[in-house]
Amino acid sequence: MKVGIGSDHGGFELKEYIKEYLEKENIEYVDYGTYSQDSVDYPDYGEKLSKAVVSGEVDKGIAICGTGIGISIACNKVKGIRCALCSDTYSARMSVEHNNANILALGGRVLGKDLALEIVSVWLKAEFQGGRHGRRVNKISRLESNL
Ligand SMILES: O=C[C@H](O)[C@H](O)[C@H](O)COP(=O)(O)O
Repeated sequence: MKVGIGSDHGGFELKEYIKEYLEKENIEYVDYGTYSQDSVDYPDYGEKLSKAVVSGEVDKGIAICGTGIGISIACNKVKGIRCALCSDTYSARMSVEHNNANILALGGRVLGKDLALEIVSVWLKAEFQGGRHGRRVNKISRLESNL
């Protein structure tokens, strides 16, 4: 599994922390920026990461901004992305099992680092359950096509 990770300046510190975790766990990743604390615009990083997920360059993505809200909104504008903003492990697991989320969004100014890592760990291990959830996710895809 290859994971893409991207953030704005508000998520930079947490992004770097999560990268250390991915390295420790031997999980391959691609860092789509930002690469410093300098102020940037979160839609730019949401777009880069989302396009990498949709093209298959990476299998899943982790998107971080100050609250996680802006970057999750941006990611969800890209066709094929189901980005879930999570601040607890239950929602993180459900976002994959029920919603087949392909990007996890986190708030770098909201979450403690240990909680963020637990959320990432649970999210990466979760598997989509299909069945009735597949039918519902397909309806979301159809909504996108009708836009
Ligand atoms: O939803 C948006 C994010 O939380 C941004 O990280 C935040 O708006 C950036 O704010 P500032 O430019 O004041 O650092």
